[in-house]
Amino acid sequence: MTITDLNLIDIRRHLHAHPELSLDEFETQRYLKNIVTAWQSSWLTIREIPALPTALLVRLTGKHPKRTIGYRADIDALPITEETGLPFSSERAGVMHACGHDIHMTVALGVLAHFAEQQPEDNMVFLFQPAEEEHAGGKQLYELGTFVDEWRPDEFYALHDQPAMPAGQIATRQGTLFAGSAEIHLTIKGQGGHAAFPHRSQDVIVAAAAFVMQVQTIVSRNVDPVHGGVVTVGMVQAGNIGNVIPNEAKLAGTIRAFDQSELEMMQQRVREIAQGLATVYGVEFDLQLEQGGYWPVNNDPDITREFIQYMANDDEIDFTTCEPAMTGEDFGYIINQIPGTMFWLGVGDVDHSLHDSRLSPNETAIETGVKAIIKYLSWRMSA
Ligand SMILES: CC(=O)N[C@@H](CCC[C@H](N)C(=O)O)C(=O)O
Repeated sequence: MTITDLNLIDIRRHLHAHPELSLDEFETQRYLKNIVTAWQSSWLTIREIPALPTALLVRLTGKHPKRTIGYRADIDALPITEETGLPFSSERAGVMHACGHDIHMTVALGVLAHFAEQQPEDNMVFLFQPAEEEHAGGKQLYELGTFVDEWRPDEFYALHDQPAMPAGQIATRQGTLFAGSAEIHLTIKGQGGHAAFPHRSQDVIVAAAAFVMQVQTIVSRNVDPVHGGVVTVGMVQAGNIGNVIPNEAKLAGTIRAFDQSELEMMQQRVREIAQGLATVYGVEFDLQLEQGGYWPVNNDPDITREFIQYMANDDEIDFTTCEPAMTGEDFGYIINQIPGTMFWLGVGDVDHSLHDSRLSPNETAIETGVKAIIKYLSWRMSA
């Protein structure tokens, strides 16, 4: 497919129909690589990372480079069964692009195609990043030394789609855009047995229920109410039948705060509650808390000021400033190392939030988003 033949809607629909979970994005990576490889652009270089084989980087050498601009799109999907009824619905049972990363990849390809055809002033590095939803692919890539020498951007940009905003609208803010987040993974083990003889068992379900309720007090009793925070347990698995006390319960969840030190305090409280409940219920708690993959997304003041000024003053761009959100993003880790700006791109599906099995972004946002980003980056590179 040449750049002129590029049909972004077809590409988005293909990506949407073929979602892959975090670290399993092999077909997605190959699909993106094949598209970019077919382009005849003498200033374009493709790079793969053997230690994280589903990552793809593309570098464009600028005409008169003053800096290297980074642009990142995440590529993984979620373990959700799609219920949109769209003709290009997920063909993979139980896996769905319910966070809009198909939109992110398509917009990034549109921007990349433009600069692959019209050589940019500055150097550019495009990152198609695996494992945003889980396993902090951004942090992994950073720690693998991916962003060094000519592959180190001076400034980094990324977007996230936002169904609550009109299609094509762009929004961001100075300071923190997204919360820091950390996953909770808990296995509770105890002596199972007959439901009629609970006194001869240690009931992991009662311990799990107590854990779910107790951790809610972290936000209400430990977090400064003015700051806010979230503790959500999104997965509880235990037992197969109503008259057996099982041996094991598994739980997973997420903790969120706008400040990294507050997030760490919340993790400590989860540890303390788990230790206390293990004693109270006489069961074993194996608690795994994720360490530092999803830092708060703190937008760089200077780059974000330029971004906001440009976007707000261009009559063809629908831009607004916004409040921070409790969504997490491993781009927060990257822009803690390399300054940058993250922003929302509205995809106009007010009835369905991110991670909803019925989420159906309005595809007109793709072209509008591509145009706005190309305009901003071209202006940025001319300055
Ligand atoms: C934008 C978005 O929805 N991001 C995810 C990131 C997940 C981070 C991590 N796996 C966690 O669960 O804490 C989100 O759930 O906000």
